[in-house]
Amino acid sequence: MTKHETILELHNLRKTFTARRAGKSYEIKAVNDVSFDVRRGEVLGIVGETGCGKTTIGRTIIRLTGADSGEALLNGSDIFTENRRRMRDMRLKVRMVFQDPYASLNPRRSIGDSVAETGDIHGVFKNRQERADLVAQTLTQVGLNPSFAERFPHQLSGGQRQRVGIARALLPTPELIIADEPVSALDVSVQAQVLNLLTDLKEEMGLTMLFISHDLGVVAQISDRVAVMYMGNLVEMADGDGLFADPRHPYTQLLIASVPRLDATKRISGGIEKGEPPSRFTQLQGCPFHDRCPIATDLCRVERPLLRELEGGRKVACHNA
Ligand SMILES: Nc1ncnc2c1ncn2[C@@H]1O[C@H](COP(=O)(O)OP(=O)(O)OP(=O)(O)O)[C@@H](O)[C@H]1O
Repeated sequence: MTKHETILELHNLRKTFTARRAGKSYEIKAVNDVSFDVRRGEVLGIVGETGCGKTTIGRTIIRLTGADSGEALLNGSDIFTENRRRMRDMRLKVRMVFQDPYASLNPRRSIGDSVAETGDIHGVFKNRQERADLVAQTLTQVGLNPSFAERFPHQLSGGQRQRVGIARALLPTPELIIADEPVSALDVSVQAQVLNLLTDLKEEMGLTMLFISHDLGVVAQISDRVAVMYMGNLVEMADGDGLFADPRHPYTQLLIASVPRLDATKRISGGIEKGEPPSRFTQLQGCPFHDRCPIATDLCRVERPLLRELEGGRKVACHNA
């Protein structure tokens, strides 16, 4: 068996926020002891309902948000303890594509300047000609005519702006792209085009991507492996095909059951109450999913199940799976 080359290893990441409600302080465990790895050339999808901690994971990896504890090893070096010079280096290697390309583009900067921005900051262009050539090449890679370099964000459609958002992440070539809900703000037909573009880029450039989305249908289209999050916890991880054909965690089964077009063959017997996740202000004991789970036992109400490995590299955090 070939050993996969790992680009990023996340170990025991924790992040707690303090929030106030009705005059009281509460701790919200946004990310609760999450570990996974990202392999070179793959798209790892992270999926889960809103508030489950997906964005916080992405933001801690690029140090927009500080982690409470844990390690994030990029090619073996811990991002969380890097000095400023090494951090600059990391910012070249790990790049972000955001949900709202309009908000992340400066309205007064031309598209060409926006695409070249990271390269400019890090002084990677030898001269103006090389800069112009690389901007033109990158715009072509994302399916835009090089003449778009002269335009401004307000002259572009939503789909074109997200193509620019992707171009910004591609120049200079990154090792890892973190795409946080990159198609959620787009119309469905445009979503498909942008997903196809990301898939093509992955094939052509061997891109490695952490793809964050609340939409399992979207994650299913693009991901090689999928990590399922629930209330700050990683509850299941498997290759995409295996996960959708045979979901093991009752929460994954619920998610798949709520996407009718996916061909899910396995359903939990007796049905599952869709319901809502408990309030993040409630301190839960045991499995975070136990009060929505039809197969919960007394053990699930008192002991949080740890992620354990089953056959075929699948991991699941459930006492009964
Ligand atoms: N800066 C913050 N201060 C307080 N609480 C926060 C902060 N950022 C996130 N949270 C809380 O942490 C939890 C996880 O949020 P996060 O944005 O990571 O979830 P998500 O799965 O990405 O959801 P969404 O898709 O809605 O962004 C939520 O309960 C959120 O309210």
